[in-house]
Amino acid sequence: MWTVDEHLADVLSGVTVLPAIDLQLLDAQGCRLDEDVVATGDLPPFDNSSMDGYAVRTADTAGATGEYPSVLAVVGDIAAGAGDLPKVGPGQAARIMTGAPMPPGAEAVAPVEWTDGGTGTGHPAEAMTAPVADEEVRVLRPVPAGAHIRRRGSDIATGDRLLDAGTLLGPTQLGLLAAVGRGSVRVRPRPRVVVLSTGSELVQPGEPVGPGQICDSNSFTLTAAARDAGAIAYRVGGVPDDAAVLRAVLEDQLGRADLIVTSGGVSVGAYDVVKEALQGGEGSVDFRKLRMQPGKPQGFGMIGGPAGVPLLALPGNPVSSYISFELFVRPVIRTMLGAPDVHRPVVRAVCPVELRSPAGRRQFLRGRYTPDGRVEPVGGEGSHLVGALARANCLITVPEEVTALAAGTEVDVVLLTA
Ligand SMILES: Nc1nc2c(c(=O)[nH]1)N[C@H]1C(S)=C(S)[C@@H](COP(=O)(O)OP(=O)(O)OC[C@H]3O[C@@H](n4cnc5c(N)ncnc54)[C@H](O)[C@@H]3O)O[C@H]1N2
Ligand code: MOO
Repeated sequence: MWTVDEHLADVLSGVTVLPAIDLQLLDAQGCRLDEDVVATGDLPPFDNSSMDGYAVRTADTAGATGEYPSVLAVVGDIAAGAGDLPKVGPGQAARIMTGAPMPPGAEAVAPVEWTDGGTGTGHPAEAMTAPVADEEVRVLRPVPAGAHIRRRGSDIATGDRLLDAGTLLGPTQLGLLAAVGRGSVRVRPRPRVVVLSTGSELVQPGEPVGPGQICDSNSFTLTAAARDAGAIAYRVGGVPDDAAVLRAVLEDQLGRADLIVTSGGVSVGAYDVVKEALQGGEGSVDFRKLRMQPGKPQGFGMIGGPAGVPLLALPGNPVSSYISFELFVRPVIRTMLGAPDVHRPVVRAVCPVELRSPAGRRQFLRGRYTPDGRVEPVGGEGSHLVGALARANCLITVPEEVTALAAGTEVDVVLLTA
């Protein structure tokens, strides 16, 4: 029999981060950068206005008041995106919109509310209106030099290091890459994980359930868990207990997989098809028993030749397959991703009830952990208890050598939601 740690070490021994690829920005969401990103230009790329108003020369507005406004000739109208800019000379102003480039000669922007907006009333305007030919504008207060100008390079200067290799790309990092003109980036890709459940008793949820049949739930749990871990997961539900069919399905799936996960068919039953299909032959999947509960029977190996794809064959009981995923498959996905946190966090917590565990097996009980450092088991030990599993947010670990823990003992807790 293998210990949990020996099996995990064996599973991880050949796994490395996947080779980097270039992806379009939105395809790179959730991936980690595989390059340092350095700015090749300034941002903003040009001096521009942060307000809708008038670009002016400061000397022209010195001493301006509501009673004695500066009256300036409007020589142009600059919208955001304008390429042709009027020159602003003494006694002149240009209408300008937020984000539009500053015209030559102007030193500041008077927001429209500091002017009469060209209405000729001398009263503060509330908003820009349509431009009037040969317009004059009255500026009602002095405009300090540089007011309401967003300077070229004030956000990012050419040569700035923007993002380090290893950075996880979320919305704001992708926005930054777009802002500096990157259409694609070099990232560590998401592993492609094929999830396959076996069992002739399985029907797809939503289909009629006949005598002796049950709904395939493992392929949903495992596919969602693989996505949660950062993978692109493909669900192949309900392969019947027929070794030839299973081999054909695996052959078919190999081309799109960095990792294959199966559930069911690894025990000692007469129809344990995964074992039958993958034991011996050209594949080198090894079936073994682990000192743990649940999750005793496990398979692991490479299929599709020596440089093939790793395959983890998990037990069929729903709780067993999910816990096996968390302990063994998730770390493979996280390693392939190049993530710094390969394993789920483990914390200590006080359990107010007595716990029992079989000798020689590390037990993983479903539990509810609260941030005050307490944990309680939910449901019983049975590996079929999906109701309790869905209420759990952690696994309470009872070590191999321990058969009973008194109420109030501190235990290790694997957090599933962090
Ligand atoms: N004589 C023995 N019997 C069993 C042993 C043993 O050591 N000796 N080990 C038990 C343990 S522990 C486990 S775990 C299971 C593992 O069995 P398999 O991996 O072969 O899984 P199956 O027999 O195919 O299914 C077990 C159980 O889970 C249900 N199942 C399977 N797939 C799904 C699915 N996709 N969605 C929902 N439920 C699923 C299946 O109907 C069975 O009830 O073996 C024990 N037996
Ligand atoms: O190992 Mo089984 O996984 O105990 O139910």
